Amino acid sequence: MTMLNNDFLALTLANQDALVPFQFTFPQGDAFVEDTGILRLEPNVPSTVNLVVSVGIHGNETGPIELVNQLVTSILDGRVSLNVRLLILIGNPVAANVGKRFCEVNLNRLFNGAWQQYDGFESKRAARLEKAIEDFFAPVANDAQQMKLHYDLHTAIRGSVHEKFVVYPFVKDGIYNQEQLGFLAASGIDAVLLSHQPTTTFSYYSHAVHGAHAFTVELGKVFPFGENDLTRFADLKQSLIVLFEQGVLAQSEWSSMNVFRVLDSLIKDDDSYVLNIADDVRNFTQFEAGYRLAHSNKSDYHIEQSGDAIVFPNTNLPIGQRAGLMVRLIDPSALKLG
Ligand SMILES: O=C(O)CCC(=O)N[C@@H](CCC(=O)O)C(=O)O
Ligand SMILES: [Zn+2]
Repeated sequence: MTMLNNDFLALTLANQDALVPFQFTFPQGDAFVEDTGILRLEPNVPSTVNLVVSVGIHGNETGPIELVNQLVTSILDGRVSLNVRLLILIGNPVAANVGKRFCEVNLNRLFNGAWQQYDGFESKRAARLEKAIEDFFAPVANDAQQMKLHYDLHTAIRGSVHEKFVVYPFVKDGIYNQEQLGFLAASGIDAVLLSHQPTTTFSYYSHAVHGAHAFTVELGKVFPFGENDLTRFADLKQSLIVLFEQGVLAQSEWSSMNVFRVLDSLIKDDDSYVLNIADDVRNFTQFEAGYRLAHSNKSDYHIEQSGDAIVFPNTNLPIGQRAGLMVRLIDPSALKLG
């Protein structure tokens, strides 16, 4: 097997279910295609940075897939030099081929072992992706000098008041990493959501199981392949290139980002569950105290404090799943930083 035109995306989409592993060299090191959508790049020089970039965990979120594929091609062609260990993951090629968020089960609810409760290929894929990350971090697992990073790139179903934002997975000690916040600000991120509880998302898995600095990174709205304006990702592209080439996290003043605390997860608890919002309501839309935002035959949700806002509203999902996050703007100077 070979990779035509150094096009990892084309190879992945043409072999959506599986791929016999193979390896080759590129100008700065060795490349290992470990399975479909799983590419490990090991530079010839020693590095203390171990970076995972995942895209397409939701198959229809094509902008980040195109961005990262371009970067991979640039590395393999020798136009961008690579001096850090890098694992690239294209999460759900089967769903990407049919332009869907997922086929059977939402892949980004299956991590941290949650895949064990489901059948089907997305469950197998979650296990395979966890293993890819475990293998990648294994050589540096017990070395405190080694930095472990995972940026899981997505685009959102709705428009957003803050176009680019991250979900900072729940951190047990409540200490947030200043260097990561600075990197996110330099990458054009407008807002940060501090998770209030453990989840079964990919970024939470990397943080909780491997101690990585890990984030779900939302880069704008979903568009089909070929319809993304990649110039909108210019800041992130630039800071990733600096990280690839110099092993350095670009920095900007992070306190200019809007920092939100997650208050609650709205859970679809019944088929009768309704969100009282229009279809075009954007992420981070705020409500007045007392507004009846959600209800079902089993529950009612009223806004607690004026200004509380909704992110990821969606009721087109199975009972028991998250129908949105309620968030509240906080003063960034109140954060405990490490
Ligand atoms: O726009 C939406 O409703 C969903 C966009 C998306 O896929 N978001 C991620 C966030 C994961 C996290 O909370 O860390 C998801 O829902 O999986
Ligand atoms: Zn997504």
